[in-house]
Amino acid sequence: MGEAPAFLLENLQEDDTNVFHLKSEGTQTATVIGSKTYVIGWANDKVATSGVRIFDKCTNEWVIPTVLGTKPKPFRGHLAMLYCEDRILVVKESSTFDECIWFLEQQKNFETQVVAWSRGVIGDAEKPIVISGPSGVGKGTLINKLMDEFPAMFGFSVSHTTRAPRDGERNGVHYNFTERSVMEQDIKDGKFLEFAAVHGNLYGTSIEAVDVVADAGKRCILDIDVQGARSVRDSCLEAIFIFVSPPSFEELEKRLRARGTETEEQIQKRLRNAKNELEKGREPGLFDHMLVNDDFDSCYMSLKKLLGLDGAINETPCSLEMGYLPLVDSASKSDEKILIKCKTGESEKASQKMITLDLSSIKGGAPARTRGLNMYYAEDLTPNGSTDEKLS
Ligand SMILES: Nc1ncnc2c1ncn2[C@@H]1O[C@H](COP(=O)(O)OP(=O)(O)OP(=O)(O)O)[C@@H](O)[C@H]1O
Ligand SMILES: Nc1nc2c(ncn2[C@@H]2O[C@H](COP(=O)(O)O)[C@@H](O)[C@H]2O)c(=O)[nH]1
Repeated sequence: MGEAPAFLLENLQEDDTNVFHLKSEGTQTATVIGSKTYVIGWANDKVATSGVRIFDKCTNEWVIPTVLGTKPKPFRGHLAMLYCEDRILVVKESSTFDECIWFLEQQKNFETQVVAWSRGVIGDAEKPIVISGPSGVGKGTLINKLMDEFPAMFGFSVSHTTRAPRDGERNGVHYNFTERSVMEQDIKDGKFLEFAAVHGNLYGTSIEAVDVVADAGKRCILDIDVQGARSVRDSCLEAIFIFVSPPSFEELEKRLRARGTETEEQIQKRLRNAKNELEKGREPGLFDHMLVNDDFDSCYMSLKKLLGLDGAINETPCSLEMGYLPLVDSASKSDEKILIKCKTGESEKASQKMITLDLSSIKGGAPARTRGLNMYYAEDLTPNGSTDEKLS
């Protein structure tokens, strides 16, 4: 908290929607959204280790916000601009393509100031997979088999839960086992993508659980109940939703009992909830795919088929774009396109001086990923120009 530093007062010009320059001192930039100025950067910044602080003109005070999502590693040299009224687009220079585009978004519905980072992903990276269905239907068994067969392709979103660990369950692997009071506080602080009370306990998917998998370049699998699936549907995380049903209610009960992990009372509770879940699973528009887990091998084949893996011989991990954005001179915005002017060396072609960042097809957003970005060399800087050349 305190007064705005001199550089801000000097450099805060009226926002120009088409052209922007580094309004910075050292490696910091200032972007105005309404009455708030978002200062991004780490230079000489002992206070905001997250790299973000906000000056509120109404209160004349500095605020260090709570920062959600995967944060970029501290960087030197970036452009920042307002994009779509409430997102700040940050272009990190001297950086690979998969690391250079970030968005900072204000998170509403919090009593305190909360912002969230979202990494820009070039192209349409594979969507996370949400698998739901009643307890005992075989979700975990299907997921384990998929992860065993394709270990480099899929990663499991490790949920938090307040239930006690079962024999053989490991903290941080099967679940993050936690106290209710701690989890409730984390939910209030906006750390969860979704959460629900299930069979008398609290379960939830933290933003970090999903980010860790994406950071490893893998496709995330979430094993969550129907309430959670609905919350994810309503969130910024674009996913594929799969519902798994049992061949019959009797078979579900048989499997739950045979697993031997619950008391009789807990089994009864899970079976009561199963009726409800089977009903809700049919809700129009919630699930993209329905599977019946009767014969396990057939169900597993159907799962692989809908994920496009039925003909797969070797696993291929999700690819990362390996281009490189050099030092940035300036940038301008035209519709959904950002034209980035780079400082190129003598060895580079003139056409590589201008890079177009196309945001017309972006999906998702903070605190998850912003997918669907496109980057390519702008037109050749010859007198006649030439066609665009894709970067990746
Ligand atoms: N197709 C199948 N036929 C027979 N048994 C099965 C089949 N699929 C899974 N099972 C068995 O059913 C039991 C429950 O499976 P699993 O633990 O995977 O269910 P789940 O849906 O993950 O349950 P929960 O939601 O409680 O975690 C396990 O003992 C598993 O081996
Ligand atoms: N909404 C959420 N539901 C979750 C999450 N993690 C697990 N689950 C669901 O809970 C039940 C019971 O699981 P169990 O391990 O106690 O048998 C099951 O349906 C899971 O799908 C979560 O993060 N969010």
